[in-house]
Amino acid sequence: MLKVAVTSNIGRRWMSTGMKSSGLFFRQLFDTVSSTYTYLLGDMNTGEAVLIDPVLEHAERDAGLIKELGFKLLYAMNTHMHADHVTGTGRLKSLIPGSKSVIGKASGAQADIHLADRQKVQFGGQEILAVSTPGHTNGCMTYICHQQGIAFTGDTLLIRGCGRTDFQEGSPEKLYKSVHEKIFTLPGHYTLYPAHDYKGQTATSVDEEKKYNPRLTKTLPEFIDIMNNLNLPYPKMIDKAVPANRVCGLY
Ligand SMILES: N[C@@H](CCC(=O)N[C@@H](CSS)C(=O)NCC(=O)O)C(=O)O
Repeated sequence: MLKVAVTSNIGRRWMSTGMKSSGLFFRQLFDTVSSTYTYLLGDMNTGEAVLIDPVLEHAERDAGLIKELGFKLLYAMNTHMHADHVTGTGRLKSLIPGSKSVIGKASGAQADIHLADRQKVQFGGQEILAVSTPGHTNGCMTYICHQQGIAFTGDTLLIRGCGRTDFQEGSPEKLYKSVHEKIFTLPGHYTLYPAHDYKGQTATSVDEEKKYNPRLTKTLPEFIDIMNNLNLPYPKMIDKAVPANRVCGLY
């Protein structure tokens, strides 16, 4: 018995690091330049892993962590075609041979796997349900892990905010419908992880956003008015990021 336990701890290098319940390894990583969150999820029984929204400049960091912890990266996934940074998915494919790039079909971007609405992605005993949540862009997906009670909302829903809707097929009507019908209908205790935060916050919950989101608690006409008057400057990297992200960041 003792020998089995020792062998298993040596084989599983991720056992001593941060983790959530039910056999899922979870790590939130950050890019300070674009304020982007990248998420590493790993099945602790098989070691199979996925990475959500990697940033090109951190591909070596992410690949190093994955290798150090002994995970096998199956998929480098984008929630959508980003406009503010170049995706690391293409670079990760060459750093970790055998891994595949993933994005929503409606994004129009190149990738190994194009997800349709409600398509499932498996890694070990874990499952991600990809749900189409257009509005910030047409191809936006929210990745839901029902087993863990967590969802990765990309730029569709940010903490006390949401993705802008003034470029890349953005539509306030579509975003409002996506959030109310696909995210706010999840169980209230689900933890939500966005692709960005500009104030140092890391996560939220369905119940919190239903109660406190200053945009999405409004009526649709009020929401449209807010979104049409954000007057945000275009992301600094947009002219480089969008063409690069059409080809997995390998422009
Ligand atoms: N200043 C940043 C871009 C900030 C920005 O526009 N963020 C986007 C998500 S990345 S396209 C957004 O939707 N923001 C919503 C909001 O209310 O802030 C840069 O130059 O990169």
